[in-house]
Formats: sequence, structure tokens, C-alpha cells
Amino acid sequence: MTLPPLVDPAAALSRDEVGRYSRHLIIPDVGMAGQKRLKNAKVLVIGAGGLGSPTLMYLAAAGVGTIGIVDFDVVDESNLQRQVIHGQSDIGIPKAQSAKNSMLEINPYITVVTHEVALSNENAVELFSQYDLILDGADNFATRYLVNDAAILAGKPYVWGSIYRFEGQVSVFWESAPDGLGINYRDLYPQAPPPGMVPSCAEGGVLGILCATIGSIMGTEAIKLICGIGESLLGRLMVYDALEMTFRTVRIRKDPAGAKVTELIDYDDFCGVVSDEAQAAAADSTLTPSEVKARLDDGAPVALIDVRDPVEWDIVHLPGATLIPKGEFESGEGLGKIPQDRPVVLYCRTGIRSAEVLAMVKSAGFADATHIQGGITAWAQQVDPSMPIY
Ligand SMILES: Nc1ncnc2c1ncn2[C@@H]1O[C@H](COP(=O)(O)OP(=O)(O)OP(=O)(O)O)[C@@H](O)[C@H]1O
Repeated sequence: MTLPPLVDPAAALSRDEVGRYSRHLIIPDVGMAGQKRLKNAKVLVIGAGGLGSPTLMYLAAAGVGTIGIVDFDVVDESNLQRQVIHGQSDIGIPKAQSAKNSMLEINPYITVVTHEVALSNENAVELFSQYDLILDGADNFATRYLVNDAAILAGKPYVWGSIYRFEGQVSVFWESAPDGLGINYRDLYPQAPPPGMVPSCAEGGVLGILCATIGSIMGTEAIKLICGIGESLLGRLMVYDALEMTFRTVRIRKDPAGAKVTELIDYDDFCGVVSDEAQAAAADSTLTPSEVKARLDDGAPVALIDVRDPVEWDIVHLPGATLIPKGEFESGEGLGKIPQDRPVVLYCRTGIRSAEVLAMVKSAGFADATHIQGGITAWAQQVDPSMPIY
């Protein structure tokens, strides 16, 4: 369906702007009103990488008045095969800054705001609330679910794209859209794929020019939403196959079983992302649920620590465990609560958060610390099938 324009028109275009945007102004569907809407629009793009590059360049050229860029990374030589907003002389400089320089070179009449930070639970909703529309050009599942949930909480629409080798996907999500369907990314992908199942572009490669195709569709959807023209991809998934040269669109239906998003969660845990530090800490300090059960049955002294959140503890927890949520280790107060006189065994839901806490606990000097592989979920599967799995 055609959605109402997302943005009100700006008061006026200058004489120079009229000249610059003349090929837009003479399209009846855009016209003066549409171009003024673009001028008044505030769009935030996550990632100045493969997808962000063409999107940012064309949104700048189109005269989107305020464009924010979130990226924490610096330009690397291996980026230049596809991240065409950056050039050889940008290697080593922050991507957000490099992108801003290129965009202002394309169009000095716009405002570019750089956010050289990682999008996180701490900043996402606040950042999104400053913009009309979000574009997700990130390359990892944890960020995708964070963008989705933060957009829901901020009440904002967003355009999402993803690429791999010769194939790309694009859609628009907007939980509180005036169409009443309320489609979000979780309706399409309720669960993140198991870690390692879907390789990243860094692992599997990507045809550089694919970014231009998918990024420019994302930019097109952004312009349509801002101006309120055409059929949005809201509620539809577009799949592009460059080798077969086919575009297919499939309808996305609201998942009636989908949980309502009311707060941000631990996205690394949700997506099974383990940091390098946590992997190193867990390498020789991981016990299976059966091994821990055997120790407890033998009466061995063990400080069994549950690092999940209190709401999860209320659902189910292991007998004899003590709750010290991961957040308390991050704020520094958790370490002081660990008994010093016994080996420490940590657990969480799936073994991701406990591996992160294990790294902190070990570097604080607790040499005899381990965690349970697969967490309380594996415990329920392998040791006690009567326990609920959530
Ligand atoms: N949470 C996040 N916050 C800010 N920027 C992010 C976040 N997640 C991803 N990005 C950025 O999104 C961009 C994605 O670009 P792209 O997919 O081309 O990957 P890349 O990291 O540049 O390349 P490669 O992984 O192949 O080295 C990157 O510039 C990355 O820094």
C-alpha cells in the first residue's frame, strides 16, 4: 500500500537548490513538495560499509537534508572493492568521517552528522528518536535484531538490506505503521541462525557491485517513504539473484506467535556471538552439564553462579545456584560476591553470557573457574528433561 508521507515539507528551496534538484522537481510524483520533504527529512544510516556506501551517496545527492551515519570502524584496503564512498587516501580514517567528506563533496547543501560509535543497547533508542527513518546497512545479526527492536521502541520505520556473494534481500519494517499490519524483522526471521550457519561476507565473500543494487533499492525505499509515493516494500521481502538476474518479492505475514518487543535484550547472547576473549577463557574451562551434575552429586564444594537476568532466574534455575547477573560483573560489583574458597562454575541460558563472565572472572584472578557448556538449556536437554526450556 502507499503510505502517507513520513515527513512534512521544508519551508522553501533556495534558488541554487531548485537548479540542483531540477530533474526531481519535474517528476510529478516528486515535484516541489516531495523535494521539500526530502530536505526536511532526517535519515540515520547504520554502517558506512558495502550497503551504506551507495545508499549514503544517493541520499546525499537526492538532497535528504540531514543524514546521520553510525559506524565505529576505520577504512581498510579490503573495503574498497565495494565500499565506493571511500577511496585509497581514506585508508585508516574513520568510515563515518570519510563518508561525510564524500557526501559533502557530492552535495554541500545537506547536513551530515557522524556517530563514531558502535550502535548498542545504551544508545540505539535515543539515537533513533532523533531521526525520521533508519536504514540498516550493518553486517551482523546482533546489530540487525538490535536495530529492529530499537526501531520498534522508538516507533520508527526502517529499511533493511543484506547481501552475500551474488544474492541480496531488502525489506521495510515498521511495527507502528499506519497500515496497521505492524510487520517487523522478527516476523520474517523470529530466530537468529545458529552461529556459523550463515557465513558473513568476510567469510564467504560478496560481489562488490551487489552492494550498489541492494543499497540503491534501500535508498529508493527511503525516498518513497519520505515522499509518500509508490508501493512500499513494507510487508514484502525482495530477493535479488545477480547470477540468474531475477528479482522476486514475497509477502511477509505477521507472526501471530511473535513475542511483543518491550525492551532491548542481550543481542550477542540471542545470536550466539562469543567474543575472542570469551572464547579464549572458555577454551580449557568448559564443563558439560553431566560433569557438573556429577561434581554436585559427589558433594564437591562448588560455587554455582547463575549470570542471567532475574526474570530468567524466576522461570527456572539450578538447585543450589546463586544469582549474580552479568550486568553486575560489568559494573564491577559482581566479582566481590563470588565465594573465594571454592571452585566457581558459571552458567547462563546457552553458554554465551557465562563465557563472557568467565573471561572477566579469570582475568580478576579466579583461576579455578569454569562454565557450563550450553547453559541451562543444555542442562534441561541432557540432565533433567523435567526442566522447562525457554
Ligand atoms: N553495531 C554496529 N555499530 C556501528 N557500525 C556497525 C555495527 N555493526 C556493523 N557496523 C558497520 O557496518 C558496516 C558493514 O559493512 P560491510 O558489510 O561492508 O562490512 P565490513 O565490516 O566493512 O567488511 P568485512 O566484514 O568484509 O571486513 C561496517 O562498516 C561496520 O563497521
